[in-house]
Amino acid sequence: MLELRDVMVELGGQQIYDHLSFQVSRGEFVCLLGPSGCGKSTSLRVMGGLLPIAGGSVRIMDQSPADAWSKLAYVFQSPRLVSWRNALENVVLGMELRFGAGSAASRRDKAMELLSLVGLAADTHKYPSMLSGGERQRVAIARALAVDPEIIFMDEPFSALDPSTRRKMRTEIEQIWRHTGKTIVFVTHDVDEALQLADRIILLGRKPSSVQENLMLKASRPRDPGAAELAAHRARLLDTYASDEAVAET
Ligand SMILES: Nc1ncnc2c1ncn2[C@@H]1O[C@H](COP(=O)(O)OP(=O)(O)OP(=O)(O)O)[C@@H](O)[C@H]1O
Repeated sequence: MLELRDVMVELGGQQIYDHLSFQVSRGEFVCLLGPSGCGKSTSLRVMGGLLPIAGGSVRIMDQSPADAWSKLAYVFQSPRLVSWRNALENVVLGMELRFGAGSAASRRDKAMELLSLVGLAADTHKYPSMLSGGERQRVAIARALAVDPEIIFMDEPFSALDPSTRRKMRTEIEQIWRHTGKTIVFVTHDVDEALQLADRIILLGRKPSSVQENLMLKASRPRDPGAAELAAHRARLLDTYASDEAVAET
């Protein structure tokens, strides 16, 4: 469904990738993991057609990213809500921007349904300033789902939240993914987050980066972080990843 082949990107006179290639299948939950600055967020911009590539190719369901834009949605680290619209209106706004004019009533119905799905049925009238960080991020997730994308790109969506909210949000996004069957590409630098969420972890090395490891996770869900299989993966990932972080810092 999504393929990067030998992608090269130049930013500020630097090569970010060394022929970056990977694929994502329909319905997969893929986590992109790697040291700071290795190009995880950049790869989401490339897949969304927001950044030109200097070489290689990107295909999304046999289309260029520019042609496939209506199949994509983003959730960023910061929820980027419109402060003067309440939760419901923020979700509706996502649909208005994507689909233009149409039935206002059906959009409100869909927004209500999605806000219920993310646990905000009782908070639809609240403005962003009246919502907690986790609730605001839930609105952003509902807004992404509202445009019925094929693929959702998530760029460290929980990293600004406190640890207990982050844990809760991970469980919720896993449930939402199972419920909706969407394809998710999720950027994180948190090994445990990737181990909890991913069908597959794509580990990038330091810049200019390429795929260092493609790790399939077969452990059943919901995952027990203490499971022996995960513990073995954690130890190895931390080993590879930590040594890359150390090199990146020198
Ligand atoms: N507009 C830009 N101009 C110049 N360099 C840039 C620009 N945007 C990103 N970079 C550089 O590209 C590299 C990759 O950045 P990117 O944000 O994709 O990394 P990342 O892996 O997501 O990092 P982090 O985990 O710290 O968020 C970094 O070295 C960054 O400084």
